[in-house]
Amino acid sequence: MELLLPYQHEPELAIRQPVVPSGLMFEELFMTEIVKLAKVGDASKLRTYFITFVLGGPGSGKGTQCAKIAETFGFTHLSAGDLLRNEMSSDSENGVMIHDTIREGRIVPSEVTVSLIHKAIVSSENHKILIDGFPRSDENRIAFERIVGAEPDLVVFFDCPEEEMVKRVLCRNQGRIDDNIETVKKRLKVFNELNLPVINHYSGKGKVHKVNAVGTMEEVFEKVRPIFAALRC
Ligand SMILES: Nc1ncnc2c1ncn2[C@@H]1O[C@H](COP(=O)(O)OP(=O)(O)OP(=O)(O)O)[C@@H](O)[C@H]1O
Ligand SMILES: O=c1ccn([C@@H]2O[C@H](COP(=O)(O)O)[C@@H](O)[C@H]2O)c(=O)[nH]1
Ligand SMILES: [Mg+2]
Repeated sequence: MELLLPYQHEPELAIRQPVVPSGLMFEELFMTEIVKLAKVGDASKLRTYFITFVLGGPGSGKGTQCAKIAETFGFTHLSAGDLLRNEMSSDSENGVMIHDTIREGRIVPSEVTVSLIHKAIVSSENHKILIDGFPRSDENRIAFERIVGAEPDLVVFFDCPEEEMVKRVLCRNQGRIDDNIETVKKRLKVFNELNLPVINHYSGKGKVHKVNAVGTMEEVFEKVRPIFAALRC
């Protein structure tokens, strides 16, 4: 049984919230249902997504591990930071605002980020989605849940000491405007004050897998592997 909600922001999208009857398989119960329809009632175009949020402080290794998860377990990797950086470079009306916000280590307004993520999800051919570095705040989280109409199925949190995160960011050498000690300090503050509450929120719902991010990239991935190997999605 399912409940079709009215259109929210984008006319071509409708969101289906599952009303779960008893007797469903485990994976059916816990799969996020975001449904793309050509028009209301076109049940032939239903799509069901499995959404994982990948969180952790700056330099904790989210992007590195997402690349490995995507390759090994067939997920599509959507980095919120990369989506914003692409938008920044595309002459969009929000380009200057995004540039200044990233340089200051602050959080881009939710409607901008959620819109980019939402478009990327529904245009993905793959139903298994990793969202790297989002939500950054409770406000981001609430905007995602409202606009996309779904919660993540799983949250992976890379727990890393600050000293190690700072070292990794300053050694990254990819020319990012926020890879400098002043911005990293601001990003760590934003992470502690705004991002940790998101992790706590989903912990309370039993959705968070905390991974110790210390070790080589391969060692960390061996801690990640069983989480995804156990999924049936
Ligand atoms: N386990 C690890 N050990 C040492 N270096 C690592 C490890 N994982 C990632 N790195 C390196 O640390 C830097 C930051 O990693 P990565 O970009 O994956 O972090 P991130 O969490 O995505 O950071 P950001 O939030 O800033 O995008 C990169 O140069 C990466 O090669
Ligand atoms: O959801 C998001 C994700 C990112 N930002 C801004 O981008 C930078 C860099 O993000 P990374 O995930 O580390 O690549 C981040 O510090 C924010 O300024 C955002 O606002 N919202
Ligand atoms: Mg990253």
